[in-house]
Amino acid sequence: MASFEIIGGKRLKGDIYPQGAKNEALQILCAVLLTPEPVTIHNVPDIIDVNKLIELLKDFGVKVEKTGESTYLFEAKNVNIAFLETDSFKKKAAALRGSIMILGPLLARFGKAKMPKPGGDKIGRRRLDTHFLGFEQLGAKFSYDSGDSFYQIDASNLKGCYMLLDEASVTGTANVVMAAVLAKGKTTIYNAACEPYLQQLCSMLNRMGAKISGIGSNLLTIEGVDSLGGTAHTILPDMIEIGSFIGMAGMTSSEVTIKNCRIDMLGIIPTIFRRLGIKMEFRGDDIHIPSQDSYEIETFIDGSILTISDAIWPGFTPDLMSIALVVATQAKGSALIHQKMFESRLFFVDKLIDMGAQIILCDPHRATVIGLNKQIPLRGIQMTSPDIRAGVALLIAALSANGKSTIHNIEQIDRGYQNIDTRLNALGAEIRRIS
Ligand SMILES: CC(=O)N[C@H]1[C@@H](OP(=O)(O)OP(=O)(O)OC[C@H]2O[C@@H](n3ccc(=O)[nH]c3=O)[C@H](O)[C@@H]2O)O[C@H](CO)[C@@H](O)[C@@H]1O
Ligand SMILES: C=C(OP(=O)(O)O)C(=O)O
Repeated sequence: MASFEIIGGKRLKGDIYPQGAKNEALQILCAVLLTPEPVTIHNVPDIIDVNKLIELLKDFGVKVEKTGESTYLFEAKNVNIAFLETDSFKKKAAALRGSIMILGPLLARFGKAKMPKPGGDKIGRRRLDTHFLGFEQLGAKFSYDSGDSFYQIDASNLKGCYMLLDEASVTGTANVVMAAVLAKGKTTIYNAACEPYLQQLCSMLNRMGAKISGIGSNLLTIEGVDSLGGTAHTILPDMIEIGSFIGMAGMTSSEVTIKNCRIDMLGIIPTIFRRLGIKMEFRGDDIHIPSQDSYEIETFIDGSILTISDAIWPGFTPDLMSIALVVATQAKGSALIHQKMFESRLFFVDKLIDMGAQIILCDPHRATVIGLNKQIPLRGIQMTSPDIRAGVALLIAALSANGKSTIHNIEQIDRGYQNIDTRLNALGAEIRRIS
């Protein structure tokens, strides 16, 4: 288990480039299974989850060639579907959440697929009903073997239909869309998730020959086609990383410019950090955050305490709630952080409380933060990262804290943030990786 040792209290300065988006990459990589033709993907982040998925594709016989620093060429001409039956598949597919999205493409192209219970963060119950209910409506047969925790789906012929998704699940929508593009006839998906990741996936599929309309809305219409061809695709900058850097700059009183952000795709993210008091300036497609000795949380118009809650897109992404919470700890004012979508994502606040933050955990979903207005700095402690975003929130807290902090289990951070220590050290941070 590797750790970070952080000497906090330093102001950072300089430019930082966001990596390609983890959660988009996971969808896009799965989509290469939909065609025997070559697919080029640019801006692929070099992170544990993505690298594990690339390995899994190779295991299925997909030809993978790294043709540039962050560019890969994939060719799923000879897919070895028998790999599904191996112990190696069970082990590797269970190691990350994103692998679940190979189901839709395998079902569409080869008529069957299976999946062990997928990995990912332990942040509360993470059900998969949307995926399988969607496949069933397209005509697939679903079975679950509780003995070895395998989900199995089979279909010789998928048929388009109207469906109202059980919930607007991000990976669930991606899976059903990827199954429906090669189904016979028209599929209408209502209550579809519409995150930028999905917009990107649908646009890519259309370039491959799919016929998807309604992209960016919660009503997608898909006219099935017989086959898809190759394409090239560029992954967006990671909006969660961008939000994390905005929060980090505010919390550490640093002057940071986040380069090439695709601000048009960030939705409400900048607005939420502005409401927490962080000043920022859009300079073309860069976000410049000036050094701020203090920042003040807005109240609602009626004077009541600001509530920040997550919601499906275009609401505030749950993946930035831990960052918003940590930012609030050093603000002037108070905020209620209401994590609606996950059940166990707020428990990491114990560590922040140990560092000196004033937080009342009201229940598993809500925490009230009383900001310290940078009058009392957090103090460095030893802690363990419970999940990817809490891990980065703790890293930000440690960067702002007095003294030395140690964060254990940083594999959780590495699965989603590329060389985060090196990139932040280039801005003046002092983070040492201990393996
Ligand atoms: C690999 C990947 O892409 N992971 C992301 C994906 O996970 P994933 O696709 O697994 O998450 P889902 O969108 O399925 O659901 C997330 C949580 O929200 C709940 N829910 C969802 C929709 C809804 O209308 N109501 C509701 O309560 C679900 O029950 C679940 O607890 O989307 C999540 C939600 O943005 C992100 O946190 C994850 O980082
Ligand atoms: C929860 C996340 O990832 P995963 O779905 O892979 O667990 C995340 O990216 O914040």
